[in-house]
Amino acid sequence: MSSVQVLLSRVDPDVPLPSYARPDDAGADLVTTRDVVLASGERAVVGTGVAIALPSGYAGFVHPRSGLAARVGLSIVNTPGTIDAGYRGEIKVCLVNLDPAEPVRLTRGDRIAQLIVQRVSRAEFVETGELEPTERGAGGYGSTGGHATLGTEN
Ligand SMILES: O=c1ccn([C@H]2C[C@H](O)[C@@H](COP(=O)(O)OP(=O)(O)OP(=O)(O)O)O2)c(=O)[nH]1
Ligand SMILES: [Mg+2]
Repeated sequence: MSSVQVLLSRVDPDVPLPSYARPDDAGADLVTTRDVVLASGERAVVGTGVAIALPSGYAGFVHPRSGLAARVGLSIVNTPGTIDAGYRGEIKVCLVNLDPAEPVRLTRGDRIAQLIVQRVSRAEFVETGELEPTERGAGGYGSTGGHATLGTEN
């Protein structure tokens, strides 16, 4: 896998740096700098203790961790969060407890999200009267079928 050097500054010197758990992992785990208890449906912005300087042409995307999502319902409100190359503040994560009943307890230093660094392009938007036709056309939002239904009856 290719890699890119990213300068990093610790806002909180006592928490671990973002790290990849396994070779070839796409996401580097981020930790919370504070203890937090989220009631069902509650959200909270937590710090990760790090600020980074991504090179121009890259962006960071803050994704949830699947294990926490499946086990306790922890997600991120604005998933994936976007870290712009020009951003120099602390990376923060807007966590949300999606469990319908139980609170989620997190302790300072827990890995709560993962940062994926990707190359990105800016679009040069060119206005035109008509867009070239395609097979999909304007079909979307389930136009190809296979979507679930509401309710408990089959
Ligand atoms: O999960 C996130 C999302 C964003 N940011 C930081 C980095 C990003 O570069 C900046 C702005 O994010 P975004 O553009 O998503 O937020 P906005 O509401 O549009 O704010 P702004 O008006 O500052 O762009 O906030 C985070 O630390 N964590
Ligand atoms: Mg913005």
